[in-house]
Amino acid sequence: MQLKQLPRDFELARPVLQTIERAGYEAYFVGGSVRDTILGKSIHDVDIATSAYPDEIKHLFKRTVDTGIEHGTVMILDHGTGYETTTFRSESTYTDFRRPDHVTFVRSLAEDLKRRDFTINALAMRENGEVIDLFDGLTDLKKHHIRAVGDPQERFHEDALRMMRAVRFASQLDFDIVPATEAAMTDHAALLAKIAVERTQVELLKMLMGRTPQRGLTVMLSTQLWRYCPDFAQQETALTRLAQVLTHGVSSEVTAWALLSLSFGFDHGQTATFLKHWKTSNQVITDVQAVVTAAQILQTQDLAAWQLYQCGQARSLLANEVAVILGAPDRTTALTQAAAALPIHDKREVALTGKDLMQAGIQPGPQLGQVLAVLERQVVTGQVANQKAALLTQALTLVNMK
Ligand SMILES: Nc1ccn([C@@H]2O[C@H](COP(=O)(O)OP(=O)(O)OP(=O)(O)O)[C@@H](O)[C@H]2O)c(=O)n1
Ligand SMILES: [Mg+2]
Repeated sequence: MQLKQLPRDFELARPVLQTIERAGYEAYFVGGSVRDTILGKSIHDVDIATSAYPDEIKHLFKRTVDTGIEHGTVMILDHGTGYETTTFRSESTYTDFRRPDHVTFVRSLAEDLKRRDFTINALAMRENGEVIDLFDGLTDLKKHHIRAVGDPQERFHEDALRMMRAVRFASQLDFDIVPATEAAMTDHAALLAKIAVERTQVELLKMLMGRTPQRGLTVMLSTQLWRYCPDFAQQETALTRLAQVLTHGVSSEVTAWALLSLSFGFDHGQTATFLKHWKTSNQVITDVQAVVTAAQILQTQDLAAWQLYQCGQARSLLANEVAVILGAPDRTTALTQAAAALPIHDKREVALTGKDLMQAGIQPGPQLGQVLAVLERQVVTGQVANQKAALLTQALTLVNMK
């Protein structure tokens, strides 16, 4: 196959490949960018594979960065763009099921391609657009098949993360995993427990945000991969239900986690524990907790002003997304209107400060904070106008009542 019109990112990278080739080495575009270009999708980064060794690459280019030199990867900087350039490798023993014990650099493209995960990811392309297809990846792309390169048992034994990658590509591309590859995933599912949770997380999220997460979840269930994901063990029923209702990808990481947490019936504390096991950031934990709380309410009713204010408009829309997936009516319009109608959106917008209260003779201390908190809530719920005079009167009433 010969691609005539190359996307701009490839055109820009051509001189880099040409430089390597002029020095007598081979260089190819490889990986997802080749796959996605043939599928007519946009690409996000261009990876290069070469017969040149890292030191040889560093001699050829003025500006390089050792991004993963022990694995043979050097980043070539060219006109403000970085190109990850990796020496052809044949990876041998993998005693830990995740990283080869050592990498062996080789000069042969075929050696490099045959240790890659799936045929659709084992395509290489010359700088002139000629596609090298040693494993019938083009046929699999056409048939929408995910097939391990060579012996699937070996591929998953080498790197157990590839099972989650299969699940992720099934969802992103809306492709079928071929039976022999899926069978090998079932055989090796337990090895997923050996993989760093951060890496599994990336694939899980890409799967849930992909085109057909239903497919991904269905394969996770049939191959038993779900059992080896943190805190999924008791959730077969919930996951089975999700595999039925999740007809399109979720819009964000926070939505994905909130959907899982709510489906699993986790409370505030359990949600935090769950996300800690998956090693998400604290910001994600806070956001997911707020979204779960709001989504729970949205399953049966609109958010009250105070609930909406606390959640914030952006997160309340994510909560609506979660509730809709779980069968609730879409409340986007009501939420947007209600958010626009809130008298304030942030504590700092309250038209009376602690300083104002002290000037009015209220002593600093816990009571002052309590008064401000009550005023904030009363402003949000419309019980008092957000005007200094009105708030001051209200504050004094509150204090005198105590
Ligand atoms: N566990 C892995 C990870 C990657 N690869 C190979 O390395 C390439 C690049 O990996 P990566 O960027 O992680 O995935 P992509 O297929 O490029 O997908 P994406 O578009 O999401 O980057 C893959 O295409 C595949 O050939 C592999 O064989 N086994
Ligand atoms: Mg990639």
